[in-house]
Amino acid sequence: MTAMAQFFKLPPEERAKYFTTDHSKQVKLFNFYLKVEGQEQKVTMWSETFSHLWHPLNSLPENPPQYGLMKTLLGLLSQGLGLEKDCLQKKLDDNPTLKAQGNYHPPCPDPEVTLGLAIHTDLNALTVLKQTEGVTGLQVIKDGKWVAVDSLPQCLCIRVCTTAHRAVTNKIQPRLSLAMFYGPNRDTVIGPIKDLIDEQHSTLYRNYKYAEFLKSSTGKKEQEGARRFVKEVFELQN
Ligand SMILES: O=C(O)CCC(=O)C(=O)O
Ligand SMILES: [Fe+2]
Repeated sequence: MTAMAQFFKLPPEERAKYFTTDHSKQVKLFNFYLKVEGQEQKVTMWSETFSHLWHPLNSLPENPPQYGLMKTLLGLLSQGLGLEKDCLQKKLDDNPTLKAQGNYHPPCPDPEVTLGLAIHTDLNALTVLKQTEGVTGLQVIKDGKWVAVDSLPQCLCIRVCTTAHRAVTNKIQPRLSLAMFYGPNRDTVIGPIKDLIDEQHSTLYRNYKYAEFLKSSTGKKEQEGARRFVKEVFELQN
């Protein structure tokens, strides 16, 4: 978090060395934008994003235990679903996609007319997010309403990828969020875990490769707010 905060304090010309619109790059500074229907120009979000890879879990030490956070979370999620503790970890273990993403939101003169990040769901499996302490910006939808996820001292926000969220700006304080994304590799087949399917819980989506999911999520037919809500593409017509 400290390194990312210092990165965004570098002079713009130094940060600009990393600026790219080529999303295949592994280290990149870029802007998210919104494509509004009927409007030619894209609307840039009130933020700058810096993204790079982080280290595979298998190569990290067992101690201190903070290194094992993702493993612990996947274990708890597996157990919560009534599965073996290592079930999700095993599914995601093979060369997972690991990305760190810093989103810097400068103070905004008119927060009502823009967003730090538009509504989306993440494209990975699990996200661990740290926000600048005391500066609220992240919001999730609860009961049809946007609710702020407060940034409490020493707290991390844990999200599963299907949670719709956005980031709002404020007039006074700059804000940084650091998201650690953990996802499958491009060839991993996404599909229901067999032990969770029964007569009451049937299969709703066809199996698909993670690469297919990424491709459909960046398709051209994007509409405002619709980007990244792509799982309908894989829905089974029963
Ligand atoms: O700034 C935030 O809190 C949201 C970050 C986020 O959603 C993301 O990086 O995907
Ligand atoms: Fe996100």
